[in-house]
Amino acid sequence: MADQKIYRASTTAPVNIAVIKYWGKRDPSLNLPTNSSLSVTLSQSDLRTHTTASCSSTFEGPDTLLLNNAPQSLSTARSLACLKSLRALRSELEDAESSLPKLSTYSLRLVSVNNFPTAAGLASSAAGFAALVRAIADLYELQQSPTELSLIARQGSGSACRSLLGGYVAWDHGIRDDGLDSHARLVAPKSHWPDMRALILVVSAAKKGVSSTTGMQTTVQTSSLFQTRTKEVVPKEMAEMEKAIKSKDFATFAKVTMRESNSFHATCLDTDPPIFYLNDVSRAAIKAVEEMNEKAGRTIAAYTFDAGPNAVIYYLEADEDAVLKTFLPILRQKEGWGKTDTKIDGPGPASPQVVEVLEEGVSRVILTSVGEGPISVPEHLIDDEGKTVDT
Ligand SMILES: Nc1ncnc2c1ncn2[C@@H]1O[C@H](COP(=O)(O)OP(=O)(O)OP(=O)(O)O)[C@@H](O)[C@H]1O
Ligand SMILES: C[C@@](O)(CCOP(=O)(O)OP(=O)(O)O)CC(=O)O
Repeated sequence: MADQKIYRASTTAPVNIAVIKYWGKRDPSLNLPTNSSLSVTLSQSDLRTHTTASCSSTFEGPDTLLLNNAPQSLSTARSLACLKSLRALRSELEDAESSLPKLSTYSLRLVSVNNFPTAAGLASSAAGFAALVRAIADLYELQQSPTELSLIARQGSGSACRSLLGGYVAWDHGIRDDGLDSHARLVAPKSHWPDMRALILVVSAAKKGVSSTTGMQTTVQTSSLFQTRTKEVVPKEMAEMEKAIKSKDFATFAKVTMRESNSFHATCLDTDPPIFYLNDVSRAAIKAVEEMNEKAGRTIAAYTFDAGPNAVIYYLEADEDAVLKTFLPILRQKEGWGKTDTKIDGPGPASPQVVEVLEEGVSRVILTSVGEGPISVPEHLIDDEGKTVDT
């Protein structure tokens, strides 16, 4: 009798927030970057994508993806590239071992849920494509390492390659035309520096104006600052950042993180037409962090911003009190403090203007920390009859 089994594998995957930003492609179709980048993988206890990949000879029609309960196209060049590479690896296994079920020939059904806003500058594409690749690789029982799989996730979304690993992760730009040397690399596992924390001030959970993909293309074409950033600034910052992480030197980590975010946003402003990702609320967050560092007499926190106004503030657990005493007094009423004692009092930011803008502009907070890479989970979003489970 023909194989009617429903094969399934599920994973969760993390978001990562870069401290050295990827911005610019040297090859847009393969998603090869103009510069290397480096990120901190964030804990899946707070932000995660949960994806189930399933296939069966009984599934009819094309591959499908249900994302947050809505059908999502898998016929984009990026998704097709990921699926093609994964199928090719499975097919190699099947050719080598004829008793294996021919999963590579079956239609795929994918169901995925992000526990945070999608396409709102919270790196959903990173967690999303990392989860998609990891779940299908598990379904196909591929033996490739996370670094090898990162080559595939990169084709879905550049930053996704860094979400295949936990801790502190670099993405080396590589020099080969085929991109085989453009993959994620572990700089240090979470266990090396586990006390890294991140406070995210969610400024806008709405879909952003200029997508990263479009924005970086325009920057490459029009910004003259971009050339210096790629050739001179980033290589130096990468070296300094790796050293800071290896020696757990937070002050240097923080200074490079802030300089890097500002260099990236300066390049956006130097783009024609200019791209504005930061807004008044972002600038108030920058001011609050600067005031806090000045008051502490050392650098205890670092801000960074991706392609949107949300602030990510990195700090060490030992300095949590100072960070909370700055932000809690004005953001106490907002959602997201979790188990934190929201009664903690403190002076808050010194400048009344900063207080007013943050109070009004921050919609919620996320308190999280450095975390692990994708985790295989037994909870499937597709049942053993191939039906989507209610989420
Ligand atoms: N769980 C998921 N599974 C598969 N694809 C996903 C998933 N989540 C997001 N995506 C893809 O990523 C796209 C959103 O990417 P986009 O870069 O616009 O936003 P973002 O990643 O949230 O923001 P940013 O990259 O600026 O941090 C979605 O439209 C979808 O195609
Ligand atoms: C500002 C960034 O977050 C840009 C991320 O860009 P994407 O990875 O979303 O771009 P595509 O490769 O076109 O999908 C910086 C970073 O994460 O390094």
